[in-house]
Amino acid sequence: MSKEPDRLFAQPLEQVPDFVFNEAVVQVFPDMIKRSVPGYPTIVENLGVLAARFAQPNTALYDLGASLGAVTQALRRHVRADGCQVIAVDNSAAMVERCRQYLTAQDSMFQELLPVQVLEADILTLALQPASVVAMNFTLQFIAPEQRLELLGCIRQALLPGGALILSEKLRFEDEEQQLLLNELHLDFKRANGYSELEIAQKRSAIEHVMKPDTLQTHEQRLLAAGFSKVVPWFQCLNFASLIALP
Ligand SMILES: Nc1ncnc2c1ncn2[C@@H]1O[C@H](C[S@+](CC[C@H]([NH3+])C(=O)[O-])CC(=O)[O-])[C@@H](O)[C@H]1O
Ligand SMILES: O=C(O)C(=O)Cc1ccccc1
Repeated sequence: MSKEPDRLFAQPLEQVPDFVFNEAVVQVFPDMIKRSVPGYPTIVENLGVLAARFAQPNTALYDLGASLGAVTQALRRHVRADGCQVIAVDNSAAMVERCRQYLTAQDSMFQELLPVQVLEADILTLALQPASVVAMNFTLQFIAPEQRLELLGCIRQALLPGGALILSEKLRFEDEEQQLLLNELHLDFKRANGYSELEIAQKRSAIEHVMKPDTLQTHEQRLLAAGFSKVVPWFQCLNFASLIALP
């Protein structure tokens, strides 16, 4: 299981292709996400702690857009409720293959972890079992905007009373000055983590058509429209935030 430094955009590309979660990204993903998303390690670790409060016996805990299963691993470490199963879902074959390897490694290192199933599937067409926890850690932003409300509605229907959706996203801001400042500070975060101006610019071109952040207000209104009763932001670092949505 190679964990290489992210140099994917270090060399000048004649044309920057749209970002895809392929084998090349899988190889560098842990390094890429840590150096690109301020607060990521804090969010992942605390997602396990938060989930433990909402998890109920004999229910499913979903990690939608699981990538390499960082959130799944945190759920398995922190949740103690009897009879729960973690279901990690991703539609990238390369991610799913490596995710399964990481989880097998976790099994060999810890005892009494929750059972886990890793599905290679599109979260837009997956039928969800009754769930007490659904985590979407930086996944909704990759779903086409016009499909986001319907997906959240399906998640709301699957959530049991007392459960929660935990949704982490990059945010955009209506206020121009706030958008400019937080964007600049995010670029400073990337520079401080060793990314060059070229890497930053090429990555931006790669994700601009595939990753479409919403404002906090859009998230809140859409979650309420999807049938959630309450939205509680619990974390923000620069332009990255995480919300708890209660059914
Ligand atoms: N329709 C879809 N169906 C299933 N998976 C999808 C879909 N669209 C995108 N994905 C998957 O969603 C993941 C988004 S990364 C999540 C990080 C992880 N949660 C983490 O906490 O480490 C976020 C990022 O890279 O910024 C990728 O693995 C995609 O294949
Ligand atoms: O790199 C960025 O600018 C991001 O906003 C986050 C990100 C992290 C990993 C893959 C794609 C996007």
